Formats: sequence, C-alpha cells, structure tokens
Amino acid sequence: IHTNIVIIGGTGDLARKYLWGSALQLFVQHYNENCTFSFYAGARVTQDTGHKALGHILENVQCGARDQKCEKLRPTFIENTKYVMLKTDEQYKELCDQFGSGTETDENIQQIFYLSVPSSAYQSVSKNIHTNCRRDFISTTRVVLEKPFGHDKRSAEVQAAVIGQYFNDNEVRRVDHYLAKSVSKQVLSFRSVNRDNVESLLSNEFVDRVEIVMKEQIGVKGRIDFYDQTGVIRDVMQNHLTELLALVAMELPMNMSAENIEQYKLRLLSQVTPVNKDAILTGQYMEYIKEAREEVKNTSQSMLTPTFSAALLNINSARWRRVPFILTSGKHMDERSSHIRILFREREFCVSGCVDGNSTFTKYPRQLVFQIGHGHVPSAGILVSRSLFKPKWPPGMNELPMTSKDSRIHGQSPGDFYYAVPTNDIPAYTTVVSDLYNDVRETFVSANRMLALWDIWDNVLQDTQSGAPRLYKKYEAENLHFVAEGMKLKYLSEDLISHFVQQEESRSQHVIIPHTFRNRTLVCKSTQKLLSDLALYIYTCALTTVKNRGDFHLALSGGRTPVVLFKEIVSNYPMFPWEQTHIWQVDERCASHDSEHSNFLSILSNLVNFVHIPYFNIHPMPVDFAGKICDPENRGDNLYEKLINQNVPLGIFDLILLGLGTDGHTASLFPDVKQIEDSIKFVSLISKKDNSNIDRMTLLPPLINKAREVTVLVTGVEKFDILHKISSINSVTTEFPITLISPVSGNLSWFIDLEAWTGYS
Ligand SMILES: O=C1O[C@H](COP(=O)(O)O)[C@@H](O)[C@H](O)[C@H]1O
Repeated sequence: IHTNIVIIGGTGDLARKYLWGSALQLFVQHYNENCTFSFYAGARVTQDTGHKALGHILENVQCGARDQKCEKLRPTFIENTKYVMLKTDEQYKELCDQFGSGTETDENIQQIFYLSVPSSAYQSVSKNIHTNCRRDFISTTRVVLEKPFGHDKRSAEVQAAVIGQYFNDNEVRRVDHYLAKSVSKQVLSFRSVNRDNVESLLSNEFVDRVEIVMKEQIGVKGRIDFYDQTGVIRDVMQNHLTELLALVAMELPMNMSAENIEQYKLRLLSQVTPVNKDAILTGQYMEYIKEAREEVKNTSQSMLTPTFSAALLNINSARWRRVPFILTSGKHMDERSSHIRILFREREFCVSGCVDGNSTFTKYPRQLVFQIGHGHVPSAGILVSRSLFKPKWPPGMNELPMTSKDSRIHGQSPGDFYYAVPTNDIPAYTTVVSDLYNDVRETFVSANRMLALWDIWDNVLQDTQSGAPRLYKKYEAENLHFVAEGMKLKYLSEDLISHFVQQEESRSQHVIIPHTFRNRTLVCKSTQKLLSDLALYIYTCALTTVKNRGDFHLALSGGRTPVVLFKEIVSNYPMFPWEQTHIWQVDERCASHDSEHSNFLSILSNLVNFVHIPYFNIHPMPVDFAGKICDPENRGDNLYEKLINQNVPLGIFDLILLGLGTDGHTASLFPDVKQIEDSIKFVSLISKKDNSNIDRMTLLPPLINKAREVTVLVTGVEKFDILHKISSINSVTTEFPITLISPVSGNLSWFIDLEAWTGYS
C-alpha cells in the first residue's frame, strides 16, 4: 500500500504543533517495503516560502527520548515530505498526478487530505480535491475536517451538504481530539470489563450527579476574532464535553462493534433534553475586553462572548432521569483539568470513629473519575474510590499506587483511590492520525452525531448571546461558584465585579437582545457576523428553493448596505445556484443604467459581474427607454409588473431583501407618499424626491407582502433612532412606511447590527 497524506494548511499552527509529529509517528509505526508513504504540506504561499517554513517545522519534529527506530527513520520521513503550493486547480492536479507514480500496484494507493484550514475554506478545497484528485487507481480517499462544524445546527447542515457534494460520508472524517485522548479511549473498555460492578451502579438509583469538566489556565489572547464567533459553548461544550457525556451515559452494547457504539451513542444523544436558558450560566475573564480592543475593530460582540460556562443537562431515559449532568468549562481558570467525575449517593452512615483517615469506614465521597487530562493526579488515568468497588483494568491500563503532593484529589485523600493509567499515554493527535490510517471509526464524529450534538445546544446559543456574561478574575473565579436548584443553575453570590467594572470603564450597556423585533424574527450581531449570517441565510434559502421549486426569484434593494452583503455572497458561496436564480430589483432611481445613481449598476458591478448567471435571468427595472427616463407615457411600472406576473410563479418572490432608511422608508416607499398606499398595483413610479432629487420606481407593499421570505438589513448607529421609534408602533402608518411590510404567509426576518441596536459604534 502506498499512502499519500496531504496536510492542507500544512505550515499552520495545528500542523506545526501536532500533525507533523503525529505523521512521523505514523511513519515509524507502519513504514516498510510494502507500506510506503508520501507526505505533502499544502498551503497558498509560494513554493520557496512554503518550502522554508516546512523545513523549519520538520527540524523541530523530534523523536521521543531513546526511540532509536524513530531516529533511524526520521531522515527518510523528511525526505518523503514535500511542500506544494495549492492555490489553483492546476496545482491540485499537478500534486495528485504524482500519486500514481512509483512501483506500487495500481489498486493499492490511498490519498488522505487533512484540511487544517479555516472551515470557510472547506468548500473550495473540497471542490479542488474532488475535481482534480479523483483517479481510478486510488483505492481510498479520505478528507479530514477539524471543528468548528458550523456555528449552529443550520449552518452545520449546510456545511455537511456542501461537503457532501464532493465526498460521500464514508470518505469524510470529522475530528474531535477529545475522543482520541488515551483515557477517553478507555472509558467503554473500563465499563465493559467491569460490566458486573459498574453497569448496575451507573443509574439514577445510585448516582448523585455527574460532573464533566474542562478547565484551562490559558486564555484566548491572539485568537479573539475566532473566539468572538465561537465562545466556550461552541468551542468545547457542544463537542468535547457532550461527547464525554455520551461515553459515560450511553447504554453499553454487548457487542462493542463500531456500528453498535455509534447507534447507542446516537440513541443517548437523542435522549438528552436540549439545554434550556435557565440551566446555563456564562462568564468572561476580565481582561477579555481589553484584549479584544487590541485585536478586533468592533468589540460590541466581544462583550457578549463567554469564556466560561456551566450547564445542567438532563437525560430523559429510565436509567438517567433526574440525574444532573453538570458540564463546566472555562479559560483562565485556577487549574488545568479535564475529567468526568461520577459521584455516588451516600447510603451508609457512620456512627462512631468516623474521622477521615482513621477509620476503615466508607469515606466520602464515593466516586469514579475518568481523568482525561492534567488535574492533580500524576498522570491522566482512571480513579475509583476504594469504598466503591475493586475494579478490573482493561488491557492497556496499568494499576499504580496513587502518589501526589496534594493532600486531596477530587475531595479524597490520594490513597483512597484505586488508580490506573494507560500503558502508553499517546498524544491525542498521534491517535487521530493513526486511527485515520487504520480506519478506526469511533475516534471520529459522524455527520449524524454532529447534528445530534447541535440539537442539544442549538436553542440555548441564541439566549446566551443576548446577555452579558458575568466577569471573573483570571485564575480566581470564586465569583463563578454556582448552585443547582432543581433544573436551574444560579450564581451563588451577587455579581459585584461586573458592577465595579462598569463603573470603572463605563464598559457595557448590558445589551439585551430578544428573539423578535416587531413580533418577527430578529438576528442581531456584530456587523461582520450579521452579514455572514445573512449571506448564509440567502444561500440556504436559494439551495432549498431550487431543490423544491426549480427557480429562485430574488429581489434586491439598492443602496450601500447590500453592497457588502453581495461581496460576502460572492466570496463565500461559489456554489450558489446562479443558473437557477432570477435577480429582480426592489426599487430603482429614475436615472440611466450607467449613471452613478443607478441601483442596477451597483447590482451589476458588485454582484452580477462576479458570478455566472444567465443574462436572461437578470431583470432590471425599465426606467430608461432610449434615453427617456421614467417617462409616464412608457408605463415602465406596468411593464415590470407584467414581467413579474409572467416570470415569477403567482407573483410570489422567494426572497426580498429590504433596507431601512433613517426616516422609516423601505424600498422606495417614502413617508406619506400617496402611491405607497395603492392596494391594487404591484409596481409604481414614485414622484417623491429623496435627497438626490431623483424620482423612483418601486415594488409596492401588496407585492412585497406576498413573498416567502422578506429580510430587512439594518446596519449602523444612525439607524438607532428609527429602530427605537418603530419598535413601539404596532399599527400600520405611512409616516413610517416600513410598518406596511408584513408578509401575509411568508417570513419576515430583521437582520440588525449591534451598532444600530445599541446606538454605540
Ligand atoms: O478543541 C480545543 O481544545 C483545546 C484544549 O485541548 P487540550 O487537548 O489541550 O485539552 C482548547 O484550548 C481550544 O480552545 C479548543 O478549541
């Protein structure tokens, strides 16, 4: 077998820190004359720059102490590792053309592409691989993806669908490196060899609570931009911690095949009740906002980013009902520890001679701990309270006496535990790469599981985005102690720090963002995040509409705001179904199409010119008849109405993009203009002049309100006042024409940036 491993993003951080070292280990483990490898680091920088960067990385990829086999093979590994510039189709093709050369028999060539690149690049990289690297002689193709797998369920589905255009499920591997940690790997084996003791104990009859913890001492300085979009919930709780929960809580199959394990995990995840806003707390370390100011332009989102969270999860099954699973994770915590701690209820009561350490009586608490990483133990391993039961250890675990400089470990003295550690504590990424090669499926997250994980967290993410997290001091997070009351979590003490910091820095105005505005959906985020969400919304709507109805009729407004949105769509969605999309105009100025005032010119030069859309799918408003601009005799408005009736089924647009003026106008429906009340017509000329003193043509409310989706994009501080005014008007008034917009059976979604929402830039 010859295996080609391409690490795309091969000179980046993850590759430098973990992947190349793991690749060397893989090579040392498997290389022989029948099992050969070529490694490639792919990136967008030039051959020369990339080659130097890779050389530098490989110099630092070293063997373990006294690993002679590795020392001997390391030079061959380096010889077989090359840098390739991967930017264009040709470069991908040239790379993959090399895969077939050599002495191997044709059917024994594998290709593995590790995408160590931002997830926004997954689509274009996947397309390049699919287009240029599919060959008959390749027996196996794998693409490896790192999280984030979307930022909510919907985007995760879109990401999966996009990747699914190029690779089938069997070819895709999604990495959660917590599944590859040596102790995580032993959880099911431990449960299995102790089936008789443990399985009967793991239930609501005996378990008081389960704590799943990932505390880190590092912060996120240098990564604020990423972290503002992620926060601790998306970064680790939705994936690592919930995966750990599944490992301890799933039913244990008799036959531990990969398929069974997957099915049992999916069943368990479907029984976890989606996290509710009362069952989650968030915090932020105090320096975060300062770091954000140095790293990102707009910090209005940063104020809301959680760097700590605690959540109470419930499993709706006979085995686990009413047992609280408490998940906690934070940056800049007092210690580094990741563990699953199962605490059992007390059922025995001491009466005499019960002093700790002196008595043979059961010690409190009784617990089973999977120490996944760090903590106060000498090394990651499994701990069982001696008073619980004497465990058997699965193959690959070594029992050790517990020694520790700390007098208490998880609340017990070290000697009170049975303790075992993995014989080989292999770094997580070494296991990831090895399991990738050996096709060990349990280490990776299937598409179904990824979506099941989102089902648990999807709803609550919106809620946690709207309130400012409680502030805490670095390494001293006493302010975050919390209490579980029924199904709710509450902080134990008053929030004194936030109050103090607000006074000090007049920091935040505690932005409250509800789910709705004027009784319709509200999405409110930093400008960039908002634009990318709206672009994704339009893309998803286009895909679904094309799938269900064949054509996608999109009506676009003019003005400056949509221009940035067009750019977002053009650069992020090369697979947008333009062939099936029809572009219509919401409104137009009475000016020739090559005039700087023309909305059509703006749509043309910022969108249409960058995409492959059939010419006859573009429908400009007819304002210019051989130089006669908006001449009433030409009846351009009637003509456009007719065109719409002929081309848009039932005159129902699939999506209309609107904006909002500071005076409350939308489309070219200006305040108190008589035509905007016309209840018969769909399109009209508007004689009211705006600042530029130019007449307009516009779609009218009866037509707009028939649409399936209407989105109103509102950005910038100058929109704060008008939003405030219309927020409390429930009636329809021509004083604020936006109030006339209310789709009859379609959706109306407000996309408002934080500047417009708060009035602060
Ligand atoms: O996935 C992630 O994990 C790391 C922590 O990993 P560990 O193996 O050192 O426990 C975390 O720092 C990072 O934010 C997160 O994306």
